[in-house]
Amino acid sequence: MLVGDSGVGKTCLLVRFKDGAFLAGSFISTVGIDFRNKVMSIDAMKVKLQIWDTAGQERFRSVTHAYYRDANALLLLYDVTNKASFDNIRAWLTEIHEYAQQDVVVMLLGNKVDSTHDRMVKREEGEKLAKEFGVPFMETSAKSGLNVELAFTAVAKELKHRTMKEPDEPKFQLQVVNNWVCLGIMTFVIVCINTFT
Ligand SMILES: Nc1nc2c(ncn2[C@@H]2O[C@H](COP(=O)(O)OP(=O)(O)OP(=O)(O)O)[C@@H](O)[C@H]2O)c(=O)[nH]1
Repeated sequence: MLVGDSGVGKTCLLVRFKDGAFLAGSFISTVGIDFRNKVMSIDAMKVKLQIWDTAGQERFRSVTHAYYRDANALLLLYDVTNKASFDNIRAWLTEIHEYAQQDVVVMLLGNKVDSTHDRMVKREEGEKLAKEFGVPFMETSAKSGLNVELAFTAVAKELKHRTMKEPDEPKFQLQVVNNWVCLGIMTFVIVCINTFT
């Protein structure tokens, strides 16, 4: 799921990743939520990503909240030419903490790095914030395509890794433990019955 303030470039980033193009011209704000699928190859395996593009505008916040809990990964964007969008990242992280799954994959992206003259947020500031919250960080440009494929691939790899991972405890071991617990309880009950009758 793509999240972040309105105008940071969520839709453009998704279009760049999906179609390899840049949506130049007038800015059409997303209404509510939208999604696109993309199949990509990760370590010779086909992985289908369903990517949800959310509206950054405050008035749609209640709509997007409902989608957080089903998200496996969140790409949290700010615009490097818009300091307020960077300052709001802490609030977004609080929201993620409140509504998303505890183990959700989060990646912080500073978008629009092609606009070098208008830059208001230094790369180091993004890195520092990401380090503070223990999330990976990249600077991207939906316009030039810089790091777009790389960001989505990194998240897809992490999700594939998590999906393929064996559970820590094999199920049969848990069952053996449960059987021993049951046997213990039954023995205790029988001893009690014999003692009191
Ligand atoms: N220079 C530059 N402009 C960009 C980039 N990404 C997006 N934009 C521009 O920023 C504006 C907003 O982009 P969107 O992708 O619609 O923003 P959004 O985050 O989806 O906005 P909401 O739908 O309102 O949440 C548009 O005018 C885009 O052309 C980028 O990487 N570089």
